[in-house]
Amino acid sequence: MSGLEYGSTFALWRDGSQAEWRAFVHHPFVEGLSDGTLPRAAFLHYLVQDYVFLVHFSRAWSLGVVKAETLDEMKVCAGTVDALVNHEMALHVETCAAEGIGEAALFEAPEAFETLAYTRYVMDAGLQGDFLDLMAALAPCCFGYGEIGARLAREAPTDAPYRTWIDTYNGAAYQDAMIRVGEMIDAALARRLGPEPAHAPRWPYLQQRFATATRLETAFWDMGLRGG
Ligand SMILES: Cc1ncc(CN)c(N)n1
Repeated sequence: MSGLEYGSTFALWRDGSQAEWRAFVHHPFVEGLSDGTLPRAAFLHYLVQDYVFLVHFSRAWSLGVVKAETLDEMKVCAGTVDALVNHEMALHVETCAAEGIGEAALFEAPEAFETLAYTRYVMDAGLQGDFLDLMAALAPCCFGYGEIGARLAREAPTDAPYRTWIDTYNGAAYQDAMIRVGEMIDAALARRLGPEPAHAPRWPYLQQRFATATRLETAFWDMGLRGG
């Protein structure tokens, strides 16, 4: 993927963190999802932690509503909270229910350090910084899974054991929402930093936030693999 599907800001951030990005989107956990070799225990361990992750991630997107400066920013942030809480997390609830893990148990699951580190890093980016800091920290999560879902949908066999996961992130609901997030982030940067945001003094700090969040994504996959 060129990256432009999700806007020009994401394409620049991704180009500025190439090594980190590759380690994230081509992680052995991802390749195991693709060819089906990922142990089921690792997948379930990851999925339970990912449910906890999404709870806190929804809080971070809610902070986006608080920090927004335009109605469009508010709408996209509020819409993303809805998509996370009422749609993406259904994948986790349904898959875990089939394995005998109920939603109450998911909500109460002890948090792995990697989950804690990643989600609180993102929250802190939004609390300490402004809307752009928050978006730079949220972006790898959004667009990384979009990119992974689209690639795995092409590469994985149709009867791959993790097809439901792949189809969730390649599905129109997720992909369209991420395109909308990408457009909103482009507009947010133009509004605050002008027409050439990459030349603004703040740019290296935003790039740094993006790179850190991308490394935290890789650590999250590592944690998943250890659970197998
Ligand atoms: C860790 C992580 N990163 C991203 C996503 C996609 N929302 C997710 N579910 N989990």
